[in-house]
Amino acid sequence: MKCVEGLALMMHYYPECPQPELTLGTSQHADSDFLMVLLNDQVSGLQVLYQNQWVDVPSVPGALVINIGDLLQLVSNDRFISAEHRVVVNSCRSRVSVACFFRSRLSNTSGELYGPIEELVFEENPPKYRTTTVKEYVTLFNSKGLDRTSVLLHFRV
Ligand SMILES: O=C(O)CCC(=O)C(=O)O
Ligand SMILES: [Fe+2]
Repeated sequence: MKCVEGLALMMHYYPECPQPELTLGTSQHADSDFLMVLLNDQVSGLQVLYQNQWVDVPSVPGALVINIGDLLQLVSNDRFISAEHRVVVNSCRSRVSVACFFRSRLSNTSGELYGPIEELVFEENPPKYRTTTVKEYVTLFNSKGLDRTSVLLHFRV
């Protein structure tokens, strides 16, 4: 499916903040890719939204965090649900993380179409999303900004 041909790398530096309750490192969002692999240092800060509560993701030395992104939710027809997450800052320690986003290449001019995969769609479980291209999806994601609403809603049928 060429889902993971493209790799985007993002490196984050979150400086320590004397009043962490007044700010956020990264505000709430789900990633706009298929899968994200995250490496971070010993300083925790990543939180995942679980049953309407923010839960700390512990920082385990040598471990990688794997995040399901919106596009995997779309092609799996909600079999996999993307993780809403955010990053809080620390009052005395800075934090570094490296996020690797896997998705098809944005420069792919063939405009590969992605929609719920056939094997997961049947009469009692019809497609929940229309097809889209990664380019269309990411363009909408980037233009919308992190406003706490899911881009997936625009593709719901
Ligand atoms: O820094 C982190 O732990 C997460 C960063 C993140 O969510 C992102 O780059 O999309
Ligand atoms: Fe993210």
